[in-house]
Amino acid sequence: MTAAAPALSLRGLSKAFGAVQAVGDVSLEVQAGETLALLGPSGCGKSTVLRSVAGLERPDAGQVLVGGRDVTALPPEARHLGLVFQDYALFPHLSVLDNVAYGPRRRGSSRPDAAQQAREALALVGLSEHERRLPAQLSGGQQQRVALARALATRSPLLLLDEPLSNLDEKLRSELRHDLRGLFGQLGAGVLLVTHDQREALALAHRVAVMRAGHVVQEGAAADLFARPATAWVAEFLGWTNVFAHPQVSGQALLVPESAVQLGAGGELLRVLSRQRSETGETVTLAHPLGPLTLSLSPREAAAASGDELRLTVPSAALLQVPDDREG
Ligand SMILES: Nc1ncnc2c1ncn2[C@@H]1O[C@H](COP(=O)(O)OP(=O)(O)OP(=O)(O)O)[C@@H](O)[C@H]1O
Repeated sequence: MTAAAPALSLRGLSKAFGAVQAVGDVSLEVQAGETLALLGPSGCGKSTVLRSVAGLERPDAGQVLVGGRDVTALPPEARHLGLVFQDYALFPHLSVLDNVAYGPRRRGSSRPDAAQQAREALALVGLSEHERRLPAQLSGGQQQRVALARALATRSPLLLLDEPLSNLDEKLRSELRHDLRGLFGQLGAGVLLVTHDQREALALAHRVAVMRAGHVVQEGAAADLFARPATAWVAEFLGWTNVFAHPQVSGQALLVPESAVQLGAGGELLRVLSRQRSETGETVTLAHPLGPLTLSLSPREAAAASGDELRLTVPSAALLQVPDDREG
């Protein structure tokens, strides 16, 4: 591996299945030590990108470079990648240690060396004390950590994770999200993470690439992307509730950042369309000139704003104008 080479470079990757263009001309880079989340709705081509990097799909066009090495023509086993897929099939009859040591053994490490590499990987995921157990004697979250240790034991410059938390319940997911973030910070490897879960991407990744229908439609530092979606479709996909067709400019949309809305005195008097209690207070929808405007109110704000009408100001300077690409 060349010192300055990115952990992964994808150049012009394309892949069709019959008439379906699953991936069209995708180019991405993941630097060493960086986590990039590939985020998008079901069917947008995320897994096809990941599987092409892993060598499990053969792209129609484009190049895959891992640590500066062109692996496009290599079979999966020659790419030396760390993979964690949704169904993290562990060998049920092998101990945790042997499951993790299996990869290094297969690549020719001696038994003691493979065990050593496996122990280091298990220490990273916090499972050292369970190395003698069988997978069935672990919780779902612990099994997923074994799968992760197995990927780490490859010592690959690139880890590929496909929805690694999707089979876990919410509590475990949030625990592991936290653990993984710390873990990724300690690794020198690049991490490519595929997810359809916005929170997961925001929590785990330095950078996020949003995919739609086979293309990357926006890429950027995770927090920037969530704060400044480039289009109306991206905004809605990232969970923005107040996305309106521009009243004057056709083909454009206006995004209302909820943090910019000022409640109370001096504002415009708006009719309340609906109110609903939420975990954190209340969600109200108001008849705003742009369209139905939905806000989350804290219990204190909700108490101060009871009744059928509410005063608020949406400073026009805070509105974001973006192309409206929600159709098609
Ligand atoms: N082996 C295949 N044969 C035919 N079509 C496929 C195949 N694999 C994927 N596709 C199609 O390619 C498109 C992209 O699929 P892909 O699995 O990459 O999407 P995804 O974003 O990972 O979706 P999900 O989040 O549901 O896994 C979809 O339309 C899918 O139906």
